[in-house]
Amino acid sequence: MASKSNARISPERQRKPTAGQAVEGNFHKTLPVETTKTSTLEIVSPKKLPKASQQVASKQVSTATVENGKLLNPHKSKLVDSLTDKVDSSLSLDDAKEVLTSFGTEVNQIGNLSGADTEQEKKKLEHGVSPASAKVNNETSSVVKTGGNAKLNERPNFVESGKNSMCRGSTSSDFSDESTCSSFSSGINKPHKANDLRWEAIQAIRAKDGWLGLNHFRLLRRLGCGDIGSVYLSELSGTKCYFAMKVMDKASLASRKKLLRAQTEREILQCLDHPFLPTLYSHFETDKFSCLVMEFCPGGDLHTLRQRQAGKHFSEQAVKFYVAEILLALEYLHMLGIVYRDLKPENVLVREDGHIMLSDFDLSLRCAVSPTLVKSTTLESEVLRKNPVYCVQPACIEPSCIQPSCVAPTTCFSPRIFSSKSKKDRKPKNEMGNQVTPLPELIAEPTNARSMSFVGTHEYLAPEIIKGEGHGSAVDWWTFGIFLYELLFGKTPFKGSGNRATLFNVVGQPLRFPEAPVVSFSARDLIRGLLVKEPQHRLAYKRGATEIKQHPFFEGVNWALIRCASPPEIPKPVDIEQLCAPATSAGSKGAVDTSAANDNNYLEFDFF
Ligand SMILES: Nc1ncnc2c1ncn2[C@@H]1O[C@H](COP(=O)(O)OP(=O)(O)OP(=O)(O)O)[C@@H](O)[C@H]1O
Repeated sequence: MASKSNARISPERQRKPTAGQAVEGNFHKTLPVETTKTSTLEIVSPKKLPKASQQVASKQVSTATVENGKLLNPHKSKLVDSLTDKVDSSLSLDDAKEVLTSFGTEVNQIGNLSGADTEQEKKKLEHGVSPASAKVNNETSSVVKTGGNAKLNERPNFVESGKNSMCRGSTSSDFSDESTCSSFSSGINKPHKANDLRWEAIQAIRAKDGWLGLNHFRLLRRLGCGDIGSVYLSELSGTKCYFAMKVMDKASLASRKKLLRAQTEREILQCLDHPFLPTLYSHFETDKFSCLVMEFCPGGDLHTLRQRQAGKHFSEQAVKFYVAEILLALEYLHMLGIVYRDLKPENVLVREDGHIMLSDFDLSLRCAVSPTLVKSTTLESEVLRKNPVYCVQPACIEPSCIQPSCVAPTTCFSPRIFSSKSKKDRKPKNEMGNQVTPLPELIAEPTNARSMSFVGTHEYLAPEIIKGEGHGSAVDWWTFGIFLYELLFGKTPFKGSGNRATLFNVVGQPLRFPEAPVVSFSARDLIRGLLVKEPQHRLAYKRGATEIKQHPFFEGVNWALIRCASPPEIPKPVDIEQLCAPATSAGSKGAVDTSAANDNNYLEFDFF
């Protein structure tokens, strides 16, 4: 197995191997693979649990469990086969129980629903959806064909993704025609992807063959594997268009009660159209597998990138860039009623152009949200009239307007430059906000969402999750604070000697900053605002991302044009051919994990 210098993490954190990371002792081991007799494609078999975990998992759980660095609560693991049923041995039941009881939580009541609660009500609690929508979801999954064995060269037995219970606004990838929120010409439904060559290549195949399936792809190498599937670098055959394809074994998902988690991830991906979130190009099913075709990020993840920095932390300017992009991604998710819940550097992938992509939605919580306009455009017009501003938001949406700004890419992170007035003529901050233009404030913060699930990664868990108090969107602002801290200081603030100590620290220890590296007052102030233990007093609790955007740490950030800003680091171009050559002769593999090197140049999938 190829070993790289960038792997060195604490076992407690239990980071998983990701693109660009070596698979070494401190990581979760790569899931055991099972090679089918007829195939050269490696497919992940159900994760083998460490012995201790198996014992834990086999108990009749009446307390919270913590697995894979992710905490689970009892009713979730018993009743909701959804977001959180990850299992490993990172924290024993006793650990969790002790932590919880010591903070005054009746362990047996955590996440406990009364006996009268119906299954549907419990699902509603978990997902924030009505029983009716849950039904739609079930129907969606039942659409999947699981007919007889497909033979070589026959049209595979698959269906592309069908109805989507979450569709709103601009939604859906290029899925089946029956989808209520899809279009054959899917770029139309995802306006930001309209000029994407990969869409066009996919559409060309569809037009030619009438369908798109696994047979159209070459699986080149495995990029990594998570709890519900393996991700492969894939080429749409003969097009030189590359994708990351997540392949999930349906039987394995079913036996491990992870079907709903996979469905959650798929449905969320179908709804996304945002520069810092993944594009789902297609979803299809074979008899055995469920496949998601997504954008490929060749730059590895932020955790790996941080290891390569001097002192293992980013400069403040770089941090500002990354967290600003994450903030916009979280804001968009909250507007869709999605609480992300799993922010950590490992889940932030770096695109070819150095911008980021937040990945991994299987632990997300979906809930209803009703956007509220708290500051109308009337005020905006009034301010604009008195204080003319060039390049107001709507005009900037036009490529012609964006283009010149992109030529000077630092624009987004320099002090305001668009205002025509001199500094002394400007309105005070509290009147103008911290924007280039005083944007209307639209708040769609799912603050009232309530989940009792124990999900997350120890060092990133919000106190309300640990205490089992029920949580909503404010957990994302807590994790945002931990994330900011880690990128700046190279470590998380509450890490203890073990997982149990970490949980105690999160709930009971005050926030402290190390003396080095030196970090600005505004950065520390922002972290202080985010890492407030009571969610109601946490920054962004009431008005979401808007509150954070206005913090002085982001002074000068032009939120509308961040995607045009120069990233702190652009990944070296990845030579796909070299990347997929046998490990022995390939030399450097750029940011992509070489551990899955295969003797073949690519993995055939003609067995489907
Ligand atoms: N779009 C992508 N581009 C490049 N690499 C990717 C992409 N998506 C995933 N990966 C790699 O594949 C690995 C597995 O991803 P996946 O989302 O299945 O699981 P995960 O992030 O480890 O978490 P989980 O177990 O919660 O699903 C990631 O760690 C990442 O390195």
